[in-house]
Amino acid sequence: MGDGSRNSSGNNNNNRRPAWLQQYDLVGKIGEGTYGLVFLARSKLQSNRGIRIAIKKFKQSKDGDGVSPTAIREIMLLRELSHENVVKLVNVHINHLDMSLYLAFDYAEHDLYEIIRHHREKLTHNINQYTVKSLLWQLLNGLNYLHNNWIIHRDLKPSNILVMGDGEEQGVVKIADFGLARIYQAPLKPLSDNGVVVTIWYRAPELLLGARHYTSAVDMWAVGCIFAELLTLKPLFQGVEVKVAPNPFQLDQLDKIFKVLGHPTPEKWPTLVNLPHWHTNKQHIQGHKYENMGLHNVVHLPHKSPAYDLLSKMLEYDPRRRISAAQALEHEYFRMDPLPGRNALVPSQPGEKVISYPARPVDTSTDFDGTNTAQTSQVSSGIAVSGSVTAGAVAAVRPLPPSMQMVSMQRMQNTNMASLNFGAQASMAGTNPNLPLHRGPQQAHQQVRRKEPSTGFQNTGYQPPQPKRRF
Ligand SMILES: Nc1ncnc2c1ncn2[C@@H]1O[C@H](COP(=O)(O)OP(=O)(O)OP(=O)(O)O)[C@@H](O)[C@H]1O
Repeated sequence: MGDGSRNSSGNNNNNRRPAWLQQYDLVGKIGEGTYGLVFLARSKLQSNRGIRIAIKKFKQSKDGDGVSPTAIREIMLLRELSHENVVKLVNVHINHLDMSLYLAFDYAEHDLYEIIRHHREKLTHNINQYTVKSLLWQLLNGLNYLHNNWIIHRDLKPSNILVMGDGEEQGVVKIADFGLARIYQAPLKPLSDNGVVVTIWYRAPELLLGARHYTSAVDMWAVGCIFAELLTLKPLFQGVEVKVAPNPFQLDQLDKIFKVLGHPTPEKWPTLVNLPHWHTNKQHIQGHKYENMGLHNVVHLPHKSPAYDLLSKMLEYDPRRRISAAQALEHEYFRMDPLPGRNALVPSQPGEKVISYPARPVDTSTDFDGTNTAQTSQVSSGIAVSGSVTAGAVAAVRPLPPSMQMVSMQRMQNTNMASLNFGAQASMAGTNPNLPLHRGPQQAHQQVRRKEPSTGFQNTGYQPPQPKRRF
């Protein structure tokens, strides 16, 4: 199926594909989120031949109400955005028959979820300071751009922070999934039965306490959680979600936060008393008084270090006092050695080994319509190697839950596919003039995989409860 030309019965599938989809060669599925599937494809267009594209397909909700006009308007606004640290939305396609939606983005080989996991499970040593700082700086830079454009991400988490692989943009951070929260509310319904769990670990306390009006400060809370995770390789607040939808109130998550940061008080956070769950869940929330165990003890940073100062300002309870992305970019932490750079993945010091992060696993056995193909290819570094393997071979890379056989979108027809196609614009945004340093040459050999010797990293016994299907 590497060329996307075969379906499960061995028939030619391309003819059934909508016209716009035929401008891509499907490589395979790379992920599944709350709202749909993500595929890797290559452009067949003369101008962009071979360029890799991530196509996010939003599955039809069970109620069958598809994409609303408001959602479409929101998406059209997203197409206007252009920033080096924000993933480029290159195409939008809507199937008017069932109002299902396809968004095509520039492809990024890595994401923070995988980078952190690689350090925790394979390398067993921390991410070097230069890389942490460069990733954080670029994340803030992209976020500052989004916030300046009145876009609140609302679902920032490591898997949404992409990092470019080999090429001119190697090591550049790209924020993905931005603005989708508003589209989802507009509405696109989460697929309640696909077994994918929405993570609450990065959710700001005001959202957990039921705030109806939230600000860009919710993203800064998430950045604080991600910063801590980059430092320790462990999620900072790992609450267990209670699945009663919709349920912003998550007691266990609040409990995890309060244990580290201490109990919030109206003195520290005056508008706390206005939040719905502060009162409705008084017994749980106000009944137990938590001591402040000290964030610095959890992230192992000296109390007076600039890194700790910045982190604690991101994890300020009161959203109005929480540091903004623009302020964070000016923080002393980014002015001291090692300075952040554009390529976050190059070695921080002369003689230091280049870390070869694994390429994204691709499930080449799933076709665009969600059907499972008999013939599969195993992909390495995004390049399809044809061969006949079983689905089990794919599962060996990452476990495949039983429900991976996708719902097919049989109703999609060529004639009914209206494509909001404004031309493939796979070109990258310009370089970022603000970034202090551009380190190191491109390292063509970086894809060589190797296991680095242990450097004394203490495995904390963290059991990744990750709910996500990654392909
Ligand atoms: N442009 C892209 N290039 C490469 N991989 C991508 C791209 N966009 C998303 N992905 C990857 O696809 C996978 C699924 O992404 P998706 O956004 O659907 O789900 P999620 O972020 O894991 O969860 P949710 O949708 O529930 O927030 C993730 O591993 C993500 O890193």
